[in-house]
Parts: sequence; structure tokens; C-alpha cells
Amino acid sequence: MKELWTSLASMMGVFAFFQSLLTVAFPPELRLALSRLLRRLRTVLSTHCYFDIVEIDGVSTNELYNAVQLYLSSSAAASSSSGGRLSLSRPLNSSSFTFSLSNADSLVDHSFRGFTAHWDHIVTQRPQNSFSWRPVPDEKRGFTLKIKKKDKPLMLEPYLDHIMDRASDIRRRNQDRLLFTNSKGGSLDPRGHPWESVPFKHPSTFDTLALDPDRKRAIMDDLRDFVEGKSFYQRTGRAWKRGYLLYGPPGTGKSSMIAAMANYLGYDIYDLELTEVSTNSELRKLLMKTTSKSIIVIEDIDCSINLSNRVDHPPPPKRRHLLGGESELRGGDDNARSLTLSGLLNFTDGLWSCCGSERIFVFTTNHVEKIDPALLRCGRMDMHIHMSYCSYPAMKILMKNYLGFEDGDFELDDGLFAELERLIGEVEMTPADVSEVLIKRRRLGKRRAVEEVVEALKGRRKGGAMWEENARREEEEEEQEKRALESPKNGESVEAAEGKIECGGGGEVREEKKGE
Ligand SMILES: Nc1ncnc2c1ncn2[C@@H]1O[C@H](COP(=O)(O)OP(=O)(O)OP(=O)(O)O)[C@@H](O)[C@H]1O
Repeated sequence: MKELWTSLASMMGVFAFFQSLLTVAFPPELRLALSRLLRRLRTVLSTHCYFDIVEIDGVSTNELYNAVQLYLSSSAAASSSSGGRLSLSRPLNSSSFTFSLSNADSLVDHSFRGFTAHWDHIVTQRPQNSFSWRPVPDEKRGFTLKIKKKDKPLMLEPYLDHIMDRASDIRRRNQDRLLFTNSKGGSLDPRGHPWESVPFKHPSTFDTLALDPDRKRAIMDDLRDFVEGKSFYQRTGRAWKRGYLLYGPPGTGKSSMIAAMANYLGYDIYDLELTEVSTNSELRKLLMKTTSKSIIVIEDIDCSINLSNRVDHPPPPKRRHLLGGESELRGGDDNARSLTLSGLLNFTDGLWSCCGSERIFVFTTNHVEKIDPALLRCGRMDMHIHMSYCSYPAMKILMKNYLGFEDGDFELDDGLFAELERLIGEVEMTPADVSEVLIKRRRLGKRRAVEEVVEALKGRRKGGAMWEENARREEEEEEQEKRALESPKNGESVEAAEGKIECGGGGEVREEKKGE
């Protein structure tokens, strides 16, 4: 035992001797320089290059670190994870969860243009600095990106841009969307903002929207093309914006469509109340205070404003009116004291419309024929969407939404659906009216609810037929009255009777008749 202790002590003595020798021969400065040299050698000889993205860059938070973290949390990237552990979180003001890479985990991302990117999340303990005047996190976090050297010139910059874009996209989607409306009479809120906002919670989506599937697909494709078209718009020198006109009778889903668009794209909505805007410059200021990635909506454009009434100046040359026809409309955008058609056109199409990017304009109307063609032309309203009465495919969507029908259910039919299809082809009923029947009758069971819709359609057809019959009868009666007036009265010649009408007596006679 004593021998063991002696040999152990001598071994430790030798170890201490070599350690002090090493410290003298290789001082810390030399060791640091050697490790740097080795790292550089490794970098030179390696086929890969490495980039460190630290969380705290000097004194400020590194935006790129946050963006990478969000990007790697996207399902596309996460699905290519090495099966490692993911952290789950739910940010403030968000209704959804995000997951991100755990400490000291790694991930391979193949999702960008066929390139391969290796990501390592590195977390080390930060030495505590008691003299620091601001709180510093205990851990030092950072990502290391490893890519092939040969890919670097083609990949690095666009990949980082792509990460920033995707991150802001995810950030926006994770946050609740906002619905803005312009303040009454153009007043500013306490922050000097002309828009007031509330969280936007409309549940309408393209899945719940009752519209023919082909048309729905075409609209969704158009929206997707628009959102992904940044380089196309840049290349072709066009402003990155798109206009949609939604027209059709009330209750056909124009507002629901706008909500579905916003939910699909993750955009905020600016609901512009034109009646609260009094001048072109006010309109321009409102536009300048909207953000990118938003939908600017003007509902019921045909009745929300009458531009000709807003002019209190001497009569200008005749111009076409927003609501169609000729009107006394002040020309030129330079007229800052009134809201003019050209001001509105500039709003959607002029230089000012490009003060943000990735913006969608939506106008809605129940009377498309009343709108000035200048407002409808391509570039202003690129896609005209007719929201019409309920069709059978749209009806099926409503039955799925409200009654829980499945696709297969429509095949197992004993004639009820066939009758429904025939009736809906003949009778005009809006999706809003169909929804109303389904909501009221949904507790009666699926079949009974459908029967109620069939009854409602039959009622309308009957009502419509009765209405037509009444209209025909009234027309006949009017015709008879007219003939009675034109025919010679007792003791009067035809000429005398005609003369009476020509010299204004006819008017009197008609009024008397009406009064009877
Ligand atoms: N196409 C549709 N798909 C699904 N639901 C619809 C559709 N059309 C109408 N609805 C239902 O009817 C209600 C009214 O529809 P919405 O307000 O979207 O119609 P609108 O065309 O904008 O009407 P208005 O012109 O009067 O503003 C909605 O709450 C929605 O539930």
C-alpha cells in the first residue's frame, strides 16, 4: 500500500513537471495562435465553408439569428431534421405554436433550390461579467451554417434573403391579423395614425366559401402567383400590386371572399370608408400609412361615394363619373380640396399606389354596370370576379359546412339531391339565404334540413311565378288604360281627343286616372 502511494506521488510529480514545462514552452498566447492556425488550415483545406450567426451581435440582437430560428421552425425545414428534439413555444399575440431547434441540435435543409445547408445550434455558457451595466443572457447562442464552398457564390446571399422573407412570413402568420378602418372625418388617433385597428378574426376560408371549385382554384392560383411573383414584377417593371373587383347581388359572399383572401395570404385588411375621406391628399395620406402585404378594400364602390356631389367649385368641363355617365367632376389630381375620380384612380394606379409593395386592392359592388369603365380596366382591376347565386357545387359546400355531409353522401341519393340540383338550377337563391335555412334547420337532421332547402326553393319558384303573373296582369291593365285613353270618348272625335293629349290635357287626364 505504501509502495502504491509512493509511485502515485512520483507520477503526479512527473505530470506536474511536464505541465510546467509545457506552459513555459507553449504559453497561452502561443496555444491560442496555434489553435487559430489549425482552424484556418482546416478552413482552407475543407470543401465546406462555415458561417457563425450569433444571437447578440455586439450590443444589439442579431435580426438574422431570429430569422434563422423562425425559418428552421417552419415545417418544411423541420421535416428534414435529423429527428432531433424540437422546442415548442407560443409567442405573445399569437394563436399558433412554433417549434424550433433545441440547444446543440443540428439540421440539414435541402429545401432551397436543391442546395444543401447544414445548421448547428450551438449554446455555450457565458462567463458572468459582474461589471456589465445591462442584463446579458447566461447562455451564448448561435447558429453555424455549413455549405459547400462551390455553392457559396450562387447560394449564400439568395439563401439568406430567402430566410429573411420566410421568417417575416411566418412571423406575420403567427400573429393575429388586423382589420383597419380609417378614422371618422380623417381624424388621427393618439399616435397620429389615421387608421384604427382591431384584431381580425373572420373565420371564412376558401374551404368554407361556397363557390364553384374550378373558379375557387383559379382565384387561389392567381393569389399565389401574385405573392410569389416578386422577381416577375421586378423584371417586368410593374408595381407589385393587384386589383380585384367582386361584383354580384347582396349575400353572394363578397365580404366572405375578402376574409378568405386575407386568411389565405395572411394579410391585414384596410377597410377604406370613402365617405369619411374629403380630399385627394387625405386619400393619399391614408394610402401612405398602409403597410405592405395588405388588402385595401373599398366596399360598395357604387354607393359609398358620389364624387360629383363633393365639388363646390364652379362647373368644370364634363368628365365621366365614377358611377357611370357624365357628371360635373373636377378634373386633375391637383385639386387638393375635393375627392375626385382621378384622385381615386391615382390611388389604385398612380405613382402613389407604389409607395408600398405586395398590396392587393379589392373593390366590391352590387351594380357593376354603374361603375366607370376607367376604374375597371386591367392594371386597376386585374381580375373581375362575379359572385353569383348559389349553384349546385356551391350548395354542396354549404351542406358540408353546416350539416357535416361528406362527398360520398351525395352519391347515395334517393332522388332528393337530384331534385335539389334541378331546382337550384332554375331558382335564384343566394348562398346567404341557403345558409340561413341550413342554420335554422340543422338540428332537424341532415335529410330534413335538405328537404327544407328544397321547400324554400319551391316556394321561391312559386313566388317568382306569382310575381311574374302579377306583373303580366299589371302590364295588361296599363295597356288597357292607355288604349281607353286613346280611343274616342262618347260624342268626341278622334282628332279632338288627340288634340287634348297633345296640348297637355293628356297629362291631366293621366293624373286624374292615377288619382282614381
Ligand atoms: N359564397 C358564400 N360562401 C359561404 N358563405 C356565404 C357565401 N355567400 C354568403 N355567405 C353567408 O352569408 C353571409 C353574408 O355574406 P356576405 O356578407 O359575404 O355577402 P356579400 O355579398 O358581401 O353581401 P353584401 O353585398 O350585402 O355586403 C355570410 O355571413 C356567409 O355566412
